[in-house]
Amino acid sequence: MIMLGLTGSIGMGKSTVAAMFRKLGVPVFDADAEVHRLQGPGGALLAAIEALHPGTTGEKGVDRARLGQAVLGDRAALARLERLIHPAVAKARRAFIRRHRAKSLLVLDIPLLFEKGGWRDVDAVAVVSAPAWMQRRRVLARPGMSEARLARIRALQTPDREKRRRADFLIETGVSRAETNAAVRRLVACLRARGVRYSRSCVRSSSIRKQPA
Ligand SMILES: CC(C)(COP(=O)(O)OP(=O)(O)OC[C@H]1O[C@@H](n2cnc3c(N)ncnc32)[C@H](O)[C@@H]1O)[C@@H](O)C(=O)NCCC(=O)NCCS
Ligand SMILES: Nc1ncnc2c1ncn2[C@@H]1O[C@H](COP(=O)(O)OP(=O)(O)OP(=O)(O)O)[C@@H](O)[C@H]1O
Repeated sequence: MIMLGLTGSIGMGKSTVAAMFRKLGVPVFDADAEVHRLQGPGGALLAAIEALHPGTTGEKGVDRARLGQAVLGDRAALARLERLIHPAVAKARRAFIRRHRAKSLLVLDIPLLFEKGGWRDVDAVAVVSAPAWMQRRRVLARPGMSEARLARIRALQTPDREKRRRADFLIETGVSRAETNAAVRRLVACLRARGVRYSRSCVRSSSIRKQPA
């Protein structure tokens, strides 16, 4: 079985690309969705989050805008929140892997794959990337997003340049969706055909060849 880590900075198109893998029948573990479940209505972590940041939870679960205000510019507060959330996400990930152990290919969609060391536990890493101006344009078009919020988030994430350098496969999203989709298809076909031992030979299957660092 090949465990492919899928990552990328904010707005690079990770969710869109994850959906492309899913459409090809590849089981995808979505770390962000797991966080949403844990923080959603009746979520397992609501009480603990409320204790850390009073007033950030309610009947509808966590008020993400509020919690984001409280933690995204405060590294110590974010670290405390992560210590609560990440072990719960890791547990769900292990259960997902067990559930799908008979599959030839699994994708683990993990935004903080490089930041938190998850890259060590996967067979290969695919990085979703687009030019910085396009990332900016996509992110600033989202409701509730501002230059300041984007700057705070970018400061917490491994730079795109480094992600690209460390990627085994690069999936470009600064092109048409059809082209990205074709690259995902080629990559999936190649990984399924070659298996974990020869997965590195699928480099040319992603949309562009890896640039030298
Ligand atoms: C702070 C929270 C409430 C903000 O929620 P909101 O819906 O406004 O933003 P969203 O989750 O879509 O994140 C926006 C961007 O910030 C990034 N981001 C979120 N948490 C972190 C983090 N701990 N470190 C670095 N980047 C982060 C995301 O990858 C994304 O690119 C939420 O992100 C959260 O609970 N984060 C802590 C859990 C976590 O680490 N999640 C990310 C990976 S699973
Ligand atoms: N070729 C492409 N591949 C992927 N996304 C594309 C492409 N062209 C345009 N887009 C658009 O770019 C946006 C990418 O958003 P998406 O939510 O997938 O990013 P993300 O990296 O998951 O973001 P975040 O980290 O903030 O959750 C979408 O609006 C998508 O329609």
